[in-house]
Amino acid sequence: MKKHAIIVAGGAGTRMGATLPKQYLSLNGLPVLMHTLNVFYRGNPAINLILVLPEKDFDFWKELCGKHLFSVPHSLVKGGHSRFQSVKNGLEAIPSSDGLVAIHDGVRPFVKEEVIEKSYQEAEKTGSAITVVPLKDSIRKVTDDGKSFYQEREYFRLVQTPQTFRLDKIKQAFDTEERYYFTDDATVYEHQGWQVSLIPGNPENIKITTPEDLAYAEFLLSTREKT
Ligand SMILES: Nc1ccn([C@@H]2O[C@H](COP(=O)(O)OP(=O)(O)OP(=O)(O)O)[C@@H](O)[C@H]2O)c(=O)n1
Ligand SMILES: C[C@](O)(CO)[C@H](O)COP(=O)(O)O
Repeated sequence: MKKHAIIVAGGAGTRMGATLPKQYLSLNGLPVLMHTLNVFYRGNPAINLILVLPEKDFDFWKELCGKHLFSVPHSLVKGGHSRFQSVKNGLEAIPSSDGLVAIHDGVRPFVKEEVIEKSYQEAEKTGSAITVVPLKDSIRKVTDDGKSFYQEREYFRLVQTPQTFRLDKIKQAFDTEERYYFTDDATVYEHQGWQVSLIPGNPENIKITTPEDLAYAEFLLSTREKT
């Protein structure tokens, strides 16, 4: 089946508080987004890569590509006002409903090539593949009145991307009004009444969200270079 990937990077990065949106910040001399696109391309150069960016940044991105001699083939699609709208725009840019699509946060540059490949395999079999990792810390549920309660962590998972789907199903799922609980693509899919399949992600596949994450990302890259 034809494989597509939508890399969403249409956000403003407000929690990072930097002058540039976090997807363009430098990690070891290369913008975060280029690291992410490189992983997909290295894993399988035949994947049709669609990069979703704020439309106002298209020229800036092209300049960055020139500056870094970045030649991974990809097409640009304009972002929306929310992650949901950005993904929807990415899906509309794929004319066919046959095939598979991995939806991935541009700010998760540490996804492993084998995780991406396994997500396509699972989505081909069952319709969906959501990457998750188990919790390492204990968790507590806090309530509005200031109390907190033990929770059994075995019953919880942290949700990452890629979230990979059969195109016909995810296009149908996104043909709906946005809801407040659509925090990722799995929630949109299951709104149809369909169960998602979970597969193991890789724990270092963090979402770069705040300045500490960027520092940790630099550290991860430096340890990789030494091995
Ligand atoms: N309108 C939006 C909002 C988010 N995203 C993308 O969705 C991913 C996960 O979102 P998040 O980490 O929340 O990014 P931002 O929205 O940029 O961050 P913040 O909430 O701190 O502003 C990011 O790659 C982000 O660029 C997007 O494509 N379009
Ligand atoms: C899609 C996601 O990265 C899965 O963990 C996450 O839900 C995005 O959340 P955010 O509110 O955009 O940070």
